[in-house]
Amino acid sequence: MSGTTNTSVSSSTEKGDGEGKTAAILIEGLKLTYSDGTEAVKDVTMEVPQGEFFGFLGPNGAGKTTTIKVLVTLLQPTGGRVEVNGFDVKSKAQEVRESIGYMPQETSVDEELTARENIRFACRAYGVPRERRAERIDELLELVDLADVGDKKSGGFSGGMKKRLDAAMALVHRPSLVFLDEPTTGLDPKARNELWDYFERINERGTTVLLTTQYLEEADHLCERLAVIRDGGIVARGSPSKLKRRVGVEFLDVDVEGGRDTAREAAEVLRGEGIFGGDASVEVTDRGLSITANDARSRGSRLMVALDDAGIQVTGFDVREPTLDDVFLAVTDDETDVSGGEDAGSRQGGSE
Ligand SMILES: Nc1ncnc2c1ncn2[C@@H]1O[C@H](COP(=O)(O)OP(=O)(O)OP(=O)(O)O)[C@@H](O)[C@H]1O
Repeated sequence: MSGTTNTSVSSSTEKGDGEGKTAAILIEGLKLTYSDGTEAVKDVTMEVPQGEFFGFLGPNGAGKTTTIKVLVTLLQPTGGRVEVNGFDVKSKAQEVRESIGYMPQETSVDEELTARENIRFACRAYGVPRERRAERIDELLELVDLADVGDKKSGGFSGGMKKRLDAAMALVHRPSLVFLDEPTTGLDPKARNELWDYFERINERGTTVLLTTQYLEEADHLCERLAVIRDGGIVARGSPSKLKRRVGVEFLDVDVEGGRDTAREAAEVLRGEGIFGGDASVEVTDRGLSITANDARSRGSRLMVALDDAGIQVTGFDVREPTLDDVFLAVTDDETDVSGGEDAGSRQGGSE
Protein backbone atom coordinates (compact mmCIF):
# COMPACT_ATOMS: atom_id res chain seq x y z
CA MET A 1 0.00 0.00 0.00
CA SER A 2 1.21 3.48 -0.70
CA GLY A 3 1.75 6.10 1.96
CA THR A 4 -1.29 8.20 1.06
CA THR A 5 -2.82 10.03 3.96
CA ASN A 6 -6.28 8.80 4.62
CA THR A 7 -8.35 11.39 6.38
CA SER A 8 -11.67 10.41 4.84
CA VAL A 9 -13.61 9.72 7.96
CA SER A 10 -17.33 9.88 7.83
CA SER A 11 -18.54 10.77 11.26
CA SER A 12 -17.52 12.88 14.18
CA THR A 13 -15.74 11.65 17.23
CA GLU A 14 -17.11 13.70 20.04
CA LYS A 15 -15.83 11.21 22.56
CA GLY A 16 -15.72 11.87 26.22
CA ASP A 17 -12.47 10.05 26.63
CA GLY A 18 -10.74 8.79 29.69
CA GLU A 19 -13.54 6.55 30.86
CA GLY A 20 -12.71 2.89 31.33
CA LYS A 21 -9.32 1.30 31.44
CA THR A 22 -8.78 0.59 27.75
CA ALA A 23 -5.21 1.22 26.65
CA ALA A 24 -4.93 3.87 23.96
CA ILE A 25 -2.53 1.61 22.03
CA LEU A 26 -1.99 -2.11 22.42
CA ILE A 27 0.46 -3.88 20.14
CA GLU A 28 1.36 -7.55 20.47
CA GLY A 29 3.94 -9.18 18.24
CA LEU A 30 3.36 -6.80 15.34
CA LYS A 31 4.90 -7.81 12.02
CA LEU A 32 4.76 -5.83 8.80
CA THR A 33 6.40 -7.22 5.70
CA TYR A 34 6.06 -5.11 2.55
CA SER A 35 5.11 -6.78 -0.72
CA ASP A 36 8.73 -6.64 -1.91
CA GLY A 37 9.69 -8.79 1.09
CA THR A 38 11.13 -5.99 3.28
CA GLU A 39 10.52 -6.93 6.91
CA ALA A 40 10.05 -3.37 8.18
CA VAL A 41 8.56 -4.44 11.53
CA LYS A 42 9.61 -7.85 12.83
CA ASP A 43 8.31 -8.01 16.37
CA VAL A 44 6.92 -5.02 18.22
CA THR A 45 5.04 -5.33 21.48
CA MET A 46 4.07 -2.23 23.43
CA GLU A 47 1.23 -0.60 25.28
CA VAL A 48 0.45 3.09 25.72
CA PRO A 49 -2.05 4.01 28.46
CA GLN A 50 -4.61 6.72 27.88
CA GLY A 51 -3.42 10.24 28.59
CA GLU A 52 0.28 9.51 28.15
CA PHE A 53 2.79 11.50 26.12
CA PHE A 54 4.72 8.66 24.54
CA GLY A 55 7.86 8.88 22.41
CA PHE A 56 8.73 6.43 19.66
CA LEU A 57 12.36 6.79 18.67
CA GLY A 58 14.76 5.07 16.36
CA PRO A 59 17.27 5.62 13.56
CA ASN A 60 16.24 6.12 9.94
CA GLY A 61 14.59 3.02 8.52
CA ALA A 62 14.01 1.40 11.92
CA GLY A 63 10.26 0.96 11.36
CA LYS A 64 8.67 3.95 13.14
CA THR A 65 6.58 5.27 10.26
CA THR A 66 5.56 1.75 9.24
CA THR A 67 4.31 1.09 12.79
CA ILE A 68 2.41 4.40 12.84
CA LYS A 69 0.84 3.60 9.46
CA VAL A 70 -0.46 0.34 10.91
CA LEU A 71 -1.84 2.20 13.93
CA VAL A 72 -3.67 4.74 11.76
CA THR A 73 -4.94 1.91 9.46
CA LEU A 74 -3.02 2.95 6.35
CA LEU A 75 -1.27 -0.43 6.36
CA GLN A 76 -2.61 -3.82 7.46
CA PRO A 77 -0.39 -5.81 9.82
CA THR A 78 0.99 -9.04 8.37
CA GLY A 79 1.16 -10.55 11.86
CA GLY A 80 0.29 -9.87 15.49
CA ARG A 81 -2.53 -8.02 17.20
CA VAL A 82 -3.03 -4.24 17.23
CA GLU A 83 -5.77 -2.35 19.02
CA VAL A 84 -6.24 1.41 19.03
CA ASN A 85 -8.66 2.87 21.57
CA GLY A 86 -9.94 -0.68 22.07
CA PHE A 87 -10.66 -1.23 18.36
CA ASP A 88 -8.88 -3.88 16.31
CA VAL A 89 -7.11 -2.13 13.40
CA LYS A 90 -8.13 -4.85 10.93
CA SER A 91 -11.77 -5.49 11.78
CA LYS A 92 -12.65 -2.03 13.16
CA ALA A 93 -10.60 0.26 10.93
CA GLN A 94 -13.36 2.84 10.58
CA GLU A 95 -13.83 3.12 14.37
CA VAL A 96 -10.05 3.47 14.78
CA ARG A 97 -9.93 6.31 12.23
CA GLU A 98 -12.79 8.14 13.85
CA SER A 99 -11.07 8.07 17.23
CA ILE A 100 -7.61 9.30 16.21
CA GLY A 101 -5.82 12.28 14.72
CA TYR A 102 -2.79 11.84 12.47
CA MET A 103 -0.20 14.46 11.62
CA PRO A 104 1.94 12.81 8.92
CA GLN A 105 5.51 13.81 8.11
CA GLU A 106 4.40 15.53 4.90
CA THR A 107 2.15 18.56 5.26
CA SER A 108 -1.54 18.31 4.33
CA VAL A 109 -1.99 22.10 4.24
CA ASP A 110 -3.53 23.39 0.98
CA GLU A 111 -1.53 26.54 0.24
CA GLU A 112 -4.30 28.04 -1.88
CA LEU A 113 -6.61 28.10 1.14
CA THR A 114 -6.55 30.31 4.22
CA ALA A 115 -5.82 28.79 7.63
CA ARG A 116 -9.53 28.95 8.47
CA GLU A 117 -10.49 27.27 5.17
CA ASN A 118 -7.94 24.49 5.72
CA ILE A 119 -9.39 23.73 9.14
CA ARG A 120 -12.93 23.93 7.74
CA PHE A 121 -11.92 21.39 5.09
CA ALA A 122 -10.57 19.07 7.79
CA CYS A 123 -13.83 19.50 9.75
CA ARG A 124 -15.74 18.28 6.71
CA ALA A 125 -13.36 15.37 6.12
CA TYR A 126 -13.64 14.28 9.75
CA GLY A 127 -17.42 14.74 9.82
CA VAL A 128 -17.59 17.49 12.44
CA PRO A 129 -21.26 18.57 12.51
CA ARG A 130 -21.84 21.79 10.53
CA GLU A 131 -23.21 23.73 13.51
CA ARG A 132 -20.07 23.08 15.55
CA ARG A 133 -17.55 23.99 12.87
CA ALA A 134 -17.29 27.78 13.34
CA GLU A 135 -16.69 27.47 17.06
CA ARG A 136 -14.21 24.60 16.61
CA ILE A 137 -12.24 26.53 13.98
CA ASP A 138 -11.95 29.61 16.23
CA GLU A 139 -10.92 27.47 19.18
CA LEU A 140 -8.21 25.67 17.18
CA LEU A 141 -6.86 28.85 15.58
CA GLU A 142 -6.55 30.29 19.08
CA LEU A 143 -4.90 27.15 20.43
CA VAL A 144 -2.16 27.14 17.78
CA ASP A 145 -1.73 30.92 17.83
CA LEU A 146 -2.91 31.47 14.27
CA ALA A 147 -5.99 33.51 15.12
CA ASP A 148 -4.38 36.72 13.81
CA VAL A 149 -3.67 35.17 10.41
CA GLY A 150 -6.73 32.93 10.18
CA ASP A 151 -7.95 34.65 7.03
CA LYS A 152 -4.58 34.78 5.29
CA LYS A 153 -3.58 32.32 2.58
CA SER A 154 -1.46 29.58 4.13
CA GLY A 155 0.94 29.59 1.14
CA GLY A 156 2.67 32.58 2.74
CA PHE A 157 3.11 30.90 6.14
CA SER A 158 6.48 29.91 7.60
CA GLY A 159 7.32 26.21 8.07
CA GLY A 160 6.43 26.43 11.76
CA MET A 161 3.06 28.06 11.07
CA LYS A 162 2.20 25.36 8.51
CA LYS A 163 3.09 22.65 11.02
CA ARG A 164 0.87 24.33 13.62
CA LEU A 165 -1.94 24.41 11.10
CA ASP A 166 -1.31 20.72 10.29
CA ALA A 167 -1.56 19.89 13.98
CA ALA A 168 -4.82 21.86 14.32
CA MET A 169 -6.25 19.99 11.32
CA ALA A 170 -5.47 16.64 12.97
CA LEU A 171 -7.53 17.66 16.00
CA VAL A 172 -10.80 18.99 14.57
CA HIS A 173 -12.82 15.98 15.72
CA ARG A 174 -11.32 16.09 19.21
CA PRO A 175 -9.67 12.70 18.96
CA SER A 176 -8.58 11.10 22.21
CA LEU A 177 -5.29 10.00 20.60
CA VAL A 178 -3.02 11.81 18.15
CA PHE A 179 -0.06 10.54 16.16
CA LEU A 180 2.64 13.09 15.43
CA ASP A 181 5.19 11.72 12.95
CA GLU A 182 8.36 13.81 13.20
CA PRO A 183 6.33 17.00 13.59
CA THR A 184 9.24 19.39 14.11
CA THR A 185 11.74 18.16 11.52
CA GLY A 186 13.32 21.09 9.71
CA LEU A 187 11.96 23.78 12.03
CA ASP A 188 14.10 26.38 13.74
CA PRO A 189 14.37 26.24 17.55
CA LYS A 190 11.81 29.01 18.10
CA ALA A 191 9.18 27.33 15.91
CA ARG A 192 9.97 24.01 17.56
CA ASN A 193 9.48 25.48 21.04
CA GLU A 194 6.12 26.94 20.02
CA LEU A 195 4.97 23.55 18.76
CA TRP A 196 6.15 21.92 21.98
CA ASP A 197 3.94 24.30 23.97
CA TYR A 198 1.05 23.42 21.78
CA PHE A 199 1.59 19.65 22.07
CA GLU A 200 1.86 19.99 25.83
CA ARG A 201 -1.44 21.88 25.86
CA ILE A 202 -3.26 19.16 23.94
CA ASN A 203 -1.82 16.49 26.20
CA GLU A 204 -2.89 18.48 29.27
CA ARG A 205 -6.41 18.48 27.86
CA GLY A 206 -6.29 14.67 28.20
CA THR A 207 -5.27 13.71 24.67
CA THR A 208 -2.90 10.77 24.39
CA VAL A 209 0.07 11.63 22.17
CA LEU A 210 2.37 9.29 20.29
CA LEU A 211 5.31 11.24 18.91
CA THR A 212 8.12 10.08 16.69
CA THR A 213 11.15 12.28 16.56
CA GLN A 214 14.80 12.26 15.69
CA TYR A 215 15.44 15.05 18.22
CA LEU A 216 16.24 13.39 21.49
CA GLU A 217 16.07 16.71 23.28
CA GLU A 218 12.46 16.87 22.11
CA ALA A 219 11.64 13.41 23.46
CA ASP A 220 13.39 14.26 26.72
CA HIS A 221 11.41 17.48 27.06
CA LEU A 222 7.98 16.14 26.16
CA CYS A 223 7.67 12.41 26.72
CA GLU A 224 6.78 10.57 29.89
CA ARG A 225 7.92 7.29 28.42
CA LEU A 226 9.77 6.13 25.35
CA ALA A 227 10.33 3.08 23.22
CA VAL A 228 13.35 2.80 20.97
CA ILE A 229 13.00 0.71 17.82
CA ARG A 230 15.88 -0.69 15.81
CA ASP A 231 15.68 -3.06 12.82
CA GLY A 232 11.96 -3.59 13.32
CA GLY A 233 12.13 -4.52 17.02
CA ILE A 234 12.00 -2.65 20.33
CA VAL A 235 15.46 -2.47 21.91
CA ALA A 236 14.81 -0.21 24.91
CA ARG A 237 11.90 1.34 26.74
CA GLY A 238 11.17 3.34 29.87
CA SER A 239 11.07 6.93 31.08
CA PRO A 240 13.78 9.27 29.76
CA SER A 241 15.43 9.33 33.21
CA LYS A 242 15.34 5.56 33.55
CA LEU A 243 16.90 5.09 30.12
CA LYS A 244 19.58 7.61 30.96
CA ARG A 245 20.35 5.82 34.21
CA ARG A 246 20.60 2.55 32.28
CA VAL A 247 23.47 3.92 30.22
CA GLY A 248 25.08 3.66 33.64
CA VAL A 249 27.92 6.10 33.23
CA GLU A 250 28.72 9.71 33.90
CA PHE A 251 31.00 11.90 31.86
CA LEU A 252 33.69 14.02 33.47
CA ASP A 253 35.71 16.64 31.61
CA VAL A 254 38.80 17.93 33.37
CA ASP A 255 40.77 20.84 31.86
CA VAL A 256 44.41 21.17 32.89
CA GLU A 257 47.03 23.89 32.45
CA GLY A 258 49.72 22.82 29.96
CA GLY A 259 47.88 21.05 27.13
CA ARG A 260 48.24 17.47 25.95
CA ASP A 261 51.58 16.73 27.61
CA THR A 262 50.26 17.62 31.04
CA ALA A 263 47.01 15.81 30.25
CA ARG A 264 48.97 12.60 29.52
CA GLU A 265 50.80 13.02 32.81
CA ALA A 266 47.44 13.56 34.58
CA ALA A 267 46.06 10.35 33.04
CA GLU A 268 49.09 8.46 34.43
CA VAL A 269 48.53 9.94 37.87
CA LEU A 270 44.90 8.80 37.88
CA ARG A 271 45.87 5.33 36.71
CA GLY A 272 48.65 5.11 39.30
CA GLU A 273 46.32 6.13 42.11
CA GLY A 274 43.63 3.71 40.89
CA ILE A 275 40.99 6.41 41.16
CA PHE A 276 38.64 4.93 38.57
CA GLY A 277 37.67 1.27 38.17
CA GLY A 278 38.71 -0.97 35.30
CA ASP A 279 35.60 -0.16 33.24
CA ALA A 280 36.34 3.57 33.14
CA SER A 281 37.72 5.19 30.02
CA VAL A 282 40.20 8.04 30.41
CA GLU A 283 40.92 9.91 27.18
CA VAL A 284 43.49 12.62 26.66
CA THR A 285 42.14 15.69 24.85
CA ASP A 286 43.62 19.02 23.78
CA ARG A 287 42.27 20.60 26.96
CA GLY A 288 42.80 17.82 29.47
CA LEU A 289 40.96 14.58 30.16
CA SER A 290 37.61 13.20 29.18
CA ILE A 291 36.56 10.45 31.59
CA THR A 292 33.63 8.05 31.24
CA ALA A 293 32.96 6.10 34.42
CA ASN A 294 30.12 4.69 36.50
CA ASP A 295 30.86 6.93 39.43
CA ALA A 296 32.70 9.86 37.93
CA ARG A 297 31.02 12.44 40.18
CA SER A 298 31.78 10.71 43.46
CA ARG A 299 35.46 10.29 42.52
CA GLY A 300 35.83 13.96 41.67
CA SER A 301 37.38 15.14 44.93
CA ARG A 302 39.96 12.31 45.04
CA LEU A 303 40.88 13.21 41.47
CA MET A 304 41.39 16.87 42.38
CA VAL A 305 43.59 16.00 45.38
CA ALA A 306 45.68 13.53 43.34
CA LEU A 307 46.31 16.03 40.53
CA ASP A 308 47.07 18.81 43.00
CA ASP A 309 49.61 16.57 44.81
CA ALA A 310 51.24 15.90 41.42
CA GLY A 311 51.55 19.65 40.80
CA ILE A 312 48.99 19.66 37.95
CA GLN A 313 46.76 22.68 37.83
CA VAL A 314 43.09 22.00 37.09
CA THR A 315 41.45 24.90 35.22
CA GLY A 316 38.03 23.39 34.58
CA PHE A 317 35.88 20.54 35.89
CA ASP A 318 32.52 19.48 34.51
CA VAL A 319 30.39 16.40 35.25
CA ARG A 320 27.71 15.51 32.75
CA GLU A 321 25.02 12.91 33.19
CA PRO A 322 24.05 10.83 30.17
CA THR A 323 21.68 12.52 27.75
CA LEU A 324 19.14 10.73 25.59
CA ASP A 325 21.70 11.04 22.80
CA ASP A 326 23.96 8.74 24.81
CA VAL A 327 21.04 6.33 25.27
CA PHE A 328 20.29 6.44 21.60
CA LEU A 329 23.90 5.83 20.63
CA ALA A 330 24.11 2.95 23.09
CA VAL A 331 20.93 1.21 21.95
CA THR A 332 21.50 1.74 18.27
CA ASP A 333 25.09 0.59 18.44
CA ASP A 334 25.30 -3.15 17.78
CA GLU A 335 28.22 -3.49 20.16
CA THR A 336 26.37 -2.21 23.18
CA ASP A 337 23.27 -3.57 24.81
CA VAL A 338 21.52 -1.40 27.33
CA SER A 339 18.23 -3.03 26.61
CA GLY A 340 18.75 -5.96 28.97
CA GLY A 341 16.67 -6.71 31.99
CA GLU A 342 12.97 -7.00 32.23
CA ASP A 343 12.19 -3.99 30.08
CA ALA A 344 13.61 -5.17 26.80
CA GLY A 345 11.01 -6.67 24.57
CA SER A 346 8.33 -6.89 27.23
CA ARG A 347 5.25 -4.74 27.34
CA GLN A 348 5.53 -1.53 29.27
CA GLY A 349 4.17 -1.19 32.71
CA GLY A 350 2.55 1.99 33.92
CA SER A 351 5.32 3.35 36.09
CA GLU A 352 8.48 5.24 35.20
N1 LIG B 1 6.49 0.96 0.77
C1 LIG B 1 7.58 0.30 1.13
N2 LIG B 1 7.97 -0.80 0.48
C2 LIG B 1 9.08 -1.49 0.83
N3 LIG B 1 9.86 -1.15 1.89
C3 LIG B 1 9.53 -0.05 2.58
C4 LIG B 1 8.38 0.73 2.25
N4 LIG B 1 8.29 1.78 3.13
C5 LIG B 1 9.34 1.63 3.97
N5 LIG B 1 10.09 0.55 3.64
C6 LIG B 1 11.29 0.04 4.33
O1 LIG B 1 10.89 -0.39 5.61
C7 LIG B 1 11.91 -0.09 6.59
C8 LIG B 1 11.31 0.77 7.70
O2 LIG B 1 10.95 2.05 7.15
P1 LIG B 1 10.18 3.16 8.02
O3 LIG B 1 9.87 4.29 7.08
O4 LIG B 1 9.08 2.54 8.76
O5 LIG B 1 11.31 3.60 9.04
P2 LIG B 1 11.39 4.88 9.97
O6 LIG B 1 11.91 4.37 11.28
O7 LIG B 1 10.11 5.61 9.98
O8 LIG B 1 12.49 5.75 9.26
P3 LIG B 1 12.60 7.35 8.99
O9 LIG B 1 13.05 7.94 10.29
O10 LIG B 1 13.64 7.43 7.93
O11 LIG B 1 11.25 7.83 8.53
C9 LIG B 1 13.03 0.58 5.80
O12 LIG B 1 13.96 -0.43 5.47
C10 LIG B 1 12.34 1.11 4.58
O13 LIG B 1 13.25 1.20 3.51
